[in-house]
Amino acid sequence: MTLELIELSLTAPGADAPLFAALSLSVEPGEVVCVMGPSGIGKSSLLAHIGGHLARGFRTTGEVRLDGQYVTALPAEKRGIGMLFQQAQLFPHLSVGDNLAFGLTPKLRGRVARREAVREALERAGLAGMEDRDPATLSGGQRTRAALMRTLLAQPRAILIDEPFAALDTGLREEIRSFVLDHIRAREIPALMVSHDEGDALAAARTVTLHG
Ligand SMILES: Nc1ncnc2c1ncn2[C@@H]1O[C@H](COP(=O)(O)OP(=O)(O)OP(=O)(O)O)[C@@H](O)[C@H]1O
Repeated sequence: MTLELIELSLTAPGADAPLFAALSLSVEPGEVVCVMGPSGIGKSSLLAHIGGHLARGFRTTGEVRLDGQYVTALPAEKRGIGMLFQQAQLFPHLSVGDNLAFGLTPKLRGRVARREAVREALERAGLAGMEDRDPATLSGGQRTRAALMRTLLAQPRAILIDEPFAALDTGLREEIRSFVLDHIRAREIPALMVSHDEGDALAAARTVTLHG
């Protein structure tokens, strides 16, 4: 899969001018591109637009394509784009296993096969046997890994990452970042990662900086 942005621009509700100069970018399979730029320039809004969650009232120009298919007109659930956010939200009322099962692609059929997919994902994330745990009992790093697995189980065509490591302390941040980026590369998924962190930028294949 290749994620392409073509002459993309966003204008916030009530504003006259676009937030950033029109952006054209091609993200190759397994490539992680870091998106940087000053606070308020529109990084989170850019990800929301690509994912199909942009707040009402924004005006947009340009196109988002996945392997040549225009996705801008599709509703979020039809785009096949996975999101990974800073607070790595797991549903608090579901067990860790049910959280992952929630992400599973409907293409995978059968209760046994689905349970096995969750078991294997937890094992790969170093969370073997934690199916029945309450998410509140996991550490920050464990939650990020579980959230990534939930995102991957949906077999997304692209992944959007918004400062998911910012809340982790330095040592853990590097370990979790490698874990997340290695998985994205191994599965050849194109990814955009918004960050203010130099370490994130260095770990990415390249960086684009939004400017006005
Ligand atoms: N729902 C909304 N309604 C109106 N304006 C909004 C809305 N969401 C964002 N904005 C405006 O759009 C601009 C871009 O916000 P955004 O959060 O995308 O920036 P950012 O680059 O991600 O900033 P930061 O680095 O601080 O997270 C800001 O000026 C913000 O006030």
